[in-house]
Amino acid sequence: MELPTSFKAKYQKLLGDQFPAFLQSFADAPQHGFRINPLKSPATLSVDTSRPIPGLDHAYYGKVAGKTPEHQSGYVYNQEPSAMLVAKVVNPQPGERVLDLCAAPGGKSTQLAGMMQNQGLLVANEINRGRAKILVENLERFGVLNPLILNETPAHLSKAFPGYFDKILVDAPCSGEGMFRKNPEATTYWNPNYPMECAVRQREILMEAVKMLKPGGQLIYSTCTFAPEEDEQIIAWLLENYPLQMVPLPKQKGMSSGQPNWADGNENLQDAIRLFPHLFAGDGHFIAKLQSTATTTPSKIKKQAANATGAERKEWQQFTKDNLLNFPVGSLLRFKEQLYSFNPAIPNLKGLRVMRPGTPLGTLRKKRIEPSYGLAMILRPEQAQRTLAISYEQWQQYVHGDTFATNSTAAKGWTLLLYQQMPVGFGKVVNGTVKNFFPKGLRFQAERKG
Ligand SMILES: C[S@@+](CC[C@H](N)C(=O)[O-])C[C@H]1O[C@@H](n2cnc3c(N)ncnc32)[C@H](O)[C@@H]1O
Repeated sequence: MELPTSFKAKYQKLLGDQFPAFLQSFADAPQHGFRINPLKSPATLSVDTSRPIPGLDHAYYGKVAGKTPEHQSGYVYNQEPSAMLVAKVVNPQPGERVLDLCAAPGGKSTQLAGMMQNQGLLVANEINRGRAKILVENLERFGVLNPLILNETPAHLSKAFPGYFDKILVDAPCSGEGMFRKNPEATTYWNPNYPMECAVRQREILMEAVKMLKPGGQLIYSTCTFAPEEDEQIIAWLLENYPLQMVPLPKQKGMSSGQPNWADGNENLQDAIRLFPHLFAGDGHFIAKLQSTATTTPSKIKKQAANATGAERKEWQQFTKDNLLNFPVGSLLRFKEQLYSFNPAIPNLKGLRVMRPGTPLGTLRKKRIEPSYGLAMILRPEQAQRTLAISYEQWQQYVHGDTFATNSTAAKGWTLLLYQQMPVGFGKVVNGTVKNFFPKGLRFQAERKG
């Protein structure tokens, strides 16, 4: 890979005798990793778990192909190993209110949701509409219960959520130097001013993030760049301008400390983590954790009320009676033609660009409900009245959008399809055939089994 000359000169100066090893690491193949989803019901997975990533739960080196049952059904998520450490630093607890402010495509949001065990509130926001759609798909297949998924600017968001969150992750848009190995074309739009340009945007995002922290809440800032302008200098700026203090982060083998002398000399910057690819088996990353020392009581917000009509609630109750088992009804929200379950702690959604107010349960048709793919993704097999074990070939037909035959003794009605115990979606059994309800926008041609 051809690195820009001024990039090399900059890091030669900053890294001194470590520079040759740093430079050499750009010739190494990028590391791959994946996580197994702790939110899903037990199943036998065809994935290689022989190389666990040290210090992380459910995380392994390697890659799982996208067009496999494990991936489609949300049992696994591919993610670069260094990036997985960010959620570990966030350390969200079940029951907390957590914001992932720059969330797409959803690597960290899905990991945070797994750690929260579907208890509490996860708000995942992405400013870019196209990327927000991918975020929705990833959170949906991961089986996250009642996430609020937004497509907002940080400035607009901070008005809706003043002093609201226990934890806020800002996984900032950055110059991406740490990902050059994975994404070599990023070297072509790098220039010596690029880190400073990114830093301006990072400060704008953080200014809003700080407003949304509860007194005592924690702000986690991460980038995938080596640039001090976007790393230590941003944290130094935060410490100088806001009621925040550093939280020391324990370092595992291969992790480096933040560099005070790359910013204003504040010794507390050492509490941050730097990951250099020549010292750690992963790409370049920077992670810092700050705690709010503010004492002001946040202003009260108006909560979102359930808005499903009596008739809609009844239809849902009938649907659960006919098709589900031990599935709590919860708070219901009608949003366009969909019925959602949602977290009643969320603020009134009026005026916000909402991608998903919670978990989609089903589409309201004339006097009936068509269950959604999102519902299938949060169900455990024992919560469905009818399940059908399907073969790999039937799974291929299902994700391609085809109707397929089943034996004529299969019970009629909405059926949760299982491939090797993994719920993959709903089908409707009618006279020995399974009608396909796999979402049109997600259909794909899977490979033949070798
Ligand atoms: C590093 S990526 C996030 C990766 C994500 N956290 C994950 O783990 O999958 C940064 C994201 O910030 C978004 N972004 C860009 N400008 C932004 C802004 N002004 N405010 C908030 N987010 C922004 C980008 O669209 C991008 O999706």
